[in-house]
Amino acid sequence: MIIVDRETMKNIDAYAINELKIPSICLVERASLAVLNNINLDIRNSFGIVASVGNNGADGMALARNLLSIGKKVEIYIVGDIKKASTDFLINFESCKKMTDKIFEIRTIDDIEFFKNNLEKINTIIDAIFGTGLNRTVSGIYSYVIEIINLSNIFTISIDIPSGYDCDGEMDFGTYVDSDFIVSMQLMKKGLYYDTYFRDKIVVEDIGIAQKAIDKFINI
Ligand SMILES: NC(=O)C1=CN([C@@H]2O[C@H](COP(=O)(O)OP(=O)(O)OC[C@H]3O[C@@H](n4cnc5c(N)ncnc54)[C@H](OP(=O)(O)O)[C@@H]3O)[C@@H](O)[C@H]2O)[C@@H](O)CC1
Ligand SMILES: [K+]
Repeated sequence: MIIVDRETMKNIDAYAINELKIPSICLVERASLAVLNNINLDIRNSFGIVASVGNNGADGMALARNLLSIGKKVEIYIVGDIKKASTDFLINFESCKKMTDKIFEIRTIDDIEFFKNNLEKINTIIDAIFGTGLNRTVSGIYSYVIEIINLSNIFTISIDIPSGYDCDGEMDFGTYVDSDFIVSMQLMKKGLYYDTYFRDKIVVEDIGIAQKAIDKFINI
């Protein structure tokens, strides 16, 4: 099994997109379907998608769109400034806005209270806040949201990496999502593999990043 650190994963992602011209929106779509295919849709019918506005959030918006398309109950909670959203986030966010009005921004303590109360009506949380882009301590509204997720005891699936957890397993960024299940994209992340708590809760899914991009940065 190939195990990568954060820098290597980001280099592979960038090479696939910028050099091999693999459209990043295709990778985002494959990532969303990788998560969808790991959800037992017979028992999971109501979802809280909790997303920030980078490409981890983009994966979350694509998943929200796919869940809405099959008629699942979906509520979307955005934590972060939509004005700073990535292109891939906005592409799927635009569709989600056409498919549901249950989209809420979490910015204030009142929003946190609203988020906490609304969680009582769903049975699955999708954690799409941070992935390999996490680069500093989790604070403020982000840490409140993660604490609410962890206190909720609702089954939580993290996209790529538990939000707040250091991809390399070296830094303590304050708080992170206590994921029940993690669907990690393309390659096993070093921090998760060497953490016995998370290692048995993770699946790694191919999302279409070419072997040529992986071989360029992995010396086997
Ligand atoms: N195209 C691709 O590469 C693909 C990526 N994929 C998916 O995207 C994920 C990587 O996406 P990403 O690089 O956009 O970063 P992400 O983890 O969404 O973070 C968002 C932003 O948050 C910020 N931030 C950081 N720390 C923070 C903090 N403590 N508190 C507050 N803000 C903080 C920081 O922005 P800054 O504030 O530094 O400008 C960061 O950019 C990857 O895990 C996978 O799921 C796959 O779909 C495959 C294709
Ligand atoms: K995540």
